[in-house]
Amino acid sequence: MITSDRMAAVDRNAEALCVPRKQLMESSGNAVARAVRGLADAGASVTVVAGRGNNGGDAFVAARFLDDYEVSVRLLGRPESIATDIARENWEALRAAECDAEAVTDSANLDLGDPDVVVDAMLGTGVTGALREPEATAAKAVNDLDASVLSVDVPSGVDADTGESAGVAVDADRVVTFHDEKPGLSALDAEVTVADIGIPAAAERFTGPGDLLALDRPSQSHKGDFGEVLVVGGGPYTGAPALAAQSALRAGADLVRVACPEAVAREIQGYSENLILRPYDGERLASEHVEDVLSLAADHDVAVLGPGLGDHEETLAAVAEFLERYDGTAVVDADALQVVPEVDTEATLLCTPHQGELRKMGGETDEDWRTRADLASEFAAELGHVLLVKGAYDVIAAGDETRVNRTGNPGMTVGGTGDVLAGAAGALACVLSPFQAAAVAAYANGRAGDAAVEENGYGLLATDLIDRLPAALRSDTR
Ligand SMILES: NC(=O)C1=CN([C@@H]2O[C@H](COP(=O)(O)OP(=O)(O)OC[C@H]3O[C@@H](n4cnc5c(N)ncnc54)[C@H](O)[C@@H]3O)[C@@H](O)[C@H]2O)[C@H](O)CC1
Ligand SMILES: [K+]
Repeated sequence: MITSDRMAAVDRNAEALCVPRKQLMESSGNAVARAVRGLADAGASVTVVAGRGNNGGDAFVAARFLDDYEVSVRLLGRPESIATDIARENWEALRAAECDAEAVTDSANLDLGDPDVVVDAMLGTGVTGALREPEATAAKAVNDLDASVLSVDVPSGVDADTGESAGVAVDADRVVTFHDEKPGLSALDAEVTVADIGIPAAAERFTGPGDLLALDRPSQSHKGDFGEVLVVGGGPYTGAPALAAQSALRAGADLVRVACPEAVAREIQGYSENLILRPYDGERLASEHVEDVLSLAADHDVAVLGPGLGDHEETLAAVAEFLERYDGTAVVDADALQVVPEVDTEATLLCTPHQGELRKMGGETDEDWRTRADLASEFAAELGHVLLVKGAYDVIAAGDETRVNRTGNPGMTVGGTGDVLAGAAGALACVLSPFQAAAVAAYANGRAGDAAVEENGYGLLATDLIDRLPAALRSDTR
């Protein structure tokens, strides 16, 4: 099963893997034509009712493949209003070949004839809300025909994710959907087939620019919409929590605070005026601070636990106590990771070990990334948490999903890049699921590193990544 949002992400990832959408449209249209052949013999009459989006584009391709049928294509709206270049090019291909392809600009003039088959390609996954005109009238006209109704991807007017329709919808006999089943189609009273349209498995397995689409911000946004992060770090080290906190800001969090020992608070503050410090007594995290840190964490969307905390016995005991009592979402990194397998927690954890830390947690690793992915997946299921195992290929694993990230370069073995990743994951976990946040953080962190090396060559600093995170998180850049 795949949701519309994930489908859009995978589609974009496929494009980045050199399989452009127009090529997918060609396969989709071909699959629709094949389904028409299954419904009626050559020579039968077929009316295609097409909308102005890519759903219509699929049907224009199908019409081209049905030369041996009597095909009429009716476009709802003006050709200039076709929403994408690829759909328009396929419309123009029909016109250039002098097919019976006409635009209908007034739904009062819509005459679908009396075809054997009607192809419903008005709207697919791009639908929002109830069908507007002229689609609503056209949907009723389709339902009134005696023809077999074949819907492209999803019956027009039906939400592919929920199966619901906000108003009138096409009553399909058959649906040809693409790539994978859609949650909203299973409850329909129609025969659904899934067509393989040549999206490479890599478009799902590897992170890509499509994964960033989930971050697109609505124009009406308010302070706090993108989350507040608490970094719990510092003590023996001061740079790590400062890097994680600044990274969380650059990854889009609205507010980031750092809970740290009083002894190092001024030093951490000294790295940046953008940081807000919440110091507790002493030189390192210990049991007596857990109560206060817990109540502070409760006021944040996500905690990032670990950067620079060190591995003093007292600190690790405090980390364990924190996790046992915390029920929110936390990114766990560095020395705090070793505690995770021993604690019983209600919290949702995103653990970000490198391979050494993974072994310390009791997990296994392997030279081959495929084997590593399988091992990480098993271990994530065992832990009941999300794992981001860092390496040349990062593996992101939850119990039921695994993804692999290939961005990044050898320059990123420098100290501090892990803190940057943990901070970014914390910010992203405010707005995405922990699995998705881990995938996007790994992708963007590596992409930032790649951009830095491209500009300056090796000799990368962790701070170089932070500065490049905003650009690396933009979905509209390559
Ligand atoms: N990998 C893939 O998933 C592929 C999918 N293909 C096909 O593309 C469509 C989705 O195309 P898209 O252009 O995003 O959207 P639609 O064609 O569904 O419609 C967009 C169009 O409709 C207008 N609109 C939105 N809501 C309404 C409404 N309630 N009433 C009227 N009009 C509405 C909106 O303004 C847009 O202009 C997918 O389903 C597949 O069929 C690709 O061909 C191959 C890869
Ligand atoms: K449709």
